[in-house]
Amino acid sequence: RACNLSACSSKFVLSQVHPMWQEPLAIPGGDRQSPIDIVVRKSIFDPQLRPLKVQYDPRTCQQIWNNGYSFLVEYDDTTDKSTLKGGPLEDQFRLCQFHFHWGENNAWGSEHSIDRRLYPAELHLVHWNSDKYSLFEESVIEDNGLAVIAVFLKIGKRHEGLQKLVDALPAVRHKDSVVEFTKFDPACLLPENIDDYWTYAGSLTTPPLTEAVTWIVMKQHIEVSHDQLAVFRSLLFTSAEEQLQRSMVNNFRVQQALKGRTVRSSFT
Ligand SMILES: CCCCCCc1ccc(S(N)(=O)=O)cc1
Ligand SMILES: [Zn+2]
Repeated sequence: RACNLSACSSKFVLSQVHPMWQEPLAIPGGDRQSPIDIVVRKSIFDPQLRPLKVQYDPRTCQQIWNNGYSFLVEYDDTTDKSTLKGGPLEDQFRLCQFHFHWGENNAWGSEHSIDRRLYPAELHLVHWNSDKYSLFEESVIEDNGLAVIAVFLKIGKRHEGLQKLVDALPAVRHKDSVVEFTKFDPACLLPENIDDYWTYAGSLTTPPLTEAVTWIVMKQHIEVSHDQLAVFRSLLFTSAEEQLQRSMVNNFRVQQALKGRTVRSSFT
C-alpha cells in the first residue's frame, strides 16, 4: 500500500525532508564523515578516557552572527582564556564559537542520534587545537585540529541561561546579520554530568566537511522549553534583500556511514 505522508511514522517523513544544501559529490577522504548514529551496544568503554576539563571565560563572548546555516555565538580566541582539555584530547583546545542544529518540529533536528533516537536540536561547542596551530582556519584542515562538544536538547522546562541568547535572536533574523553579545558563559549550556560521553573521529557537518574533528557527544541532554526552540525556528536562511524568505529549520546534515570507525565511551 502506498504510504501517504500523513500515515508515515516519523522515520519515513524524515526521508521527505530535504537537507538544507546539496551534498557535494567528492568529499576529502570521505571515510570519517559526520554526523553518525551512535549504536550504544557497539561502543567500547575506554578506561583511559579522562574527565573533560572545561574552563570558559564569559568575558571572551563577543557577538552572534547568522551565517545562513545557523546562528554562531562567537568568542575571542586570540588568547587561551576559554579552553577545553582532557577527555580524549592530548592537546589544549580554544573555544571559538558555539551554534545549534534543529528541525521544523520536535520529532527531529539533531545531527547525531543515539540508537536511532533523534532529538529536536543539538548544540555544538567548537574548539581548535591551540597547542599545534595558531589560527582556527589552519586547524580546520588538520586531522587533530578541532574538538566539538555535542549536547542534545530535549523539550521540557525553560532553560534560564539560554533565555539571554533567545532574546537576542530577533536581532539576527536574516543571513549575514550580526549583533553584539557579551558576558555569556557557555558552561551554563552543558549538562550537569559531563563525565559521561561518547567520542569518535569525524568531520565538520557543513562545508568544508573536512575530517578534522574529535567529536565528544554528551550522554546527558539539556532541557529547553517549546517556546525557546520556537524562536530558533523564527530565524531565516535568507538575507533581508531576498524576496523569498525561508525559515531556518532542518539545518542538520544527513547521517554518514561509520566505515569501520570505533565509538568509545567514557562510561560503562
Ligand atoms: C575556514 C572556514 C571553515 C568554517 C567551518 C565552520 C564550522 C564549524 C563547526 C561545524 S560543526 N557543525 O561540524 O560543528 C561546521 C562548520
Ligand atoms: Zn554544528
